[in-house]
Amino acid sequence: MNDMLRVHSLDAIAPLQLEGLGFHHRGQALLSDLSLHLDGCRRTLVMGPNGAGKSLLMRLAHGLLSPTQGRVRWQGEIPRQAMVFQRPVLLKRSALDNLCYALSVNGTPWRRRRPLAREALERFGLGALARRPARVLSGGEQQRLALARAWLLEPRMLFLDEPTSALDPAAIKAVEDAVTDFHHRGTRILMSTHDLHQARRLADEVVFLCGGRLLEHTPAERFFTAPATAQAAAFLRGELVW
Ligand SMILES: Nc1ncnc2c1ncn2[C@@H]1O[C@H](COP(=O)(O)OP(=O)(O)OP(=O)(O)O)[C@@H](O)[C@H]1O
Repeated sequence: MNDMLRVHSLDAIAPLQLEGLGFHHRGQALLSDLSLHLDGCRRTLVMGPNGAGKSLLMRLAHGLLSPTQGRVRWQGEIPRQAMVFQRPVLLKRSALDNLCYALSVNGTPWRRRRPLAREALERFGLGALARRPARVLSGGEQQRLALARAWLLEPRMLFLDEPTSALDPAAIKAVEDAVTDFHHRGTRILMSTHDLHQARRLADEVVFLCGGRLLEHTPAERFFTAPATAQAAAFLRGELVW
């Protein structure tokens, strides 16, 4: 089967258990006593007002930050992971070379790097931009390149931190389509967004944070129709919450 179309076996992405996570900075609790269990290959959307702790949660879960309390525990073998940020971090080289570099880091033999990288560029609609310096690509193009790089790494767990916040509708759709492709390939998704419509389109379940605390972890339909907390209800009505 074509490598790029390979679907992961749907078994055995180790559950991720966040146990009483806290993140304190200069005496201030930015995230407190957060426990969360993620399993299967669901799409979990993280929502909440500005400063609620969504990015912190993602960075702690992905291991980019260490919690000051509690722990992040994989219940089994730690899966391949990737993270896509609001502002992609790209190397000062061409789009193609950014992808080839990612493949070199993960040990792909050099003969296979270019064909795989080209295929990923095509898949994400960037075939014509292969030689262009990655850092001069538009915001939407850069985000697609970041997704193409994540795609090549074949993560079983993908973290996306507000990946569409600065994009136009067509670019947003491209990112959402990519998220759906990851999902169909058998990747578990944890993604933060401010966009309620986007969350309705993508979420299997919602994690709602407010003031550094997890207030809800709920199937998406229930969250949007009958949120359990007053803060989530107010957030859904578009009111200021903190
Ligand atoms: N590494 C860090 N060190 C100290 N403080 C931090 C760190 N990361 C985030 N913070 C602070 O923690 C709080 C939560 O930040 P975070 O970025 O997680 O919020 P958010 O929910 O993603 O917000 P937004 O919706 O505005 O992106 C903020 O007050 C932020 O300034």
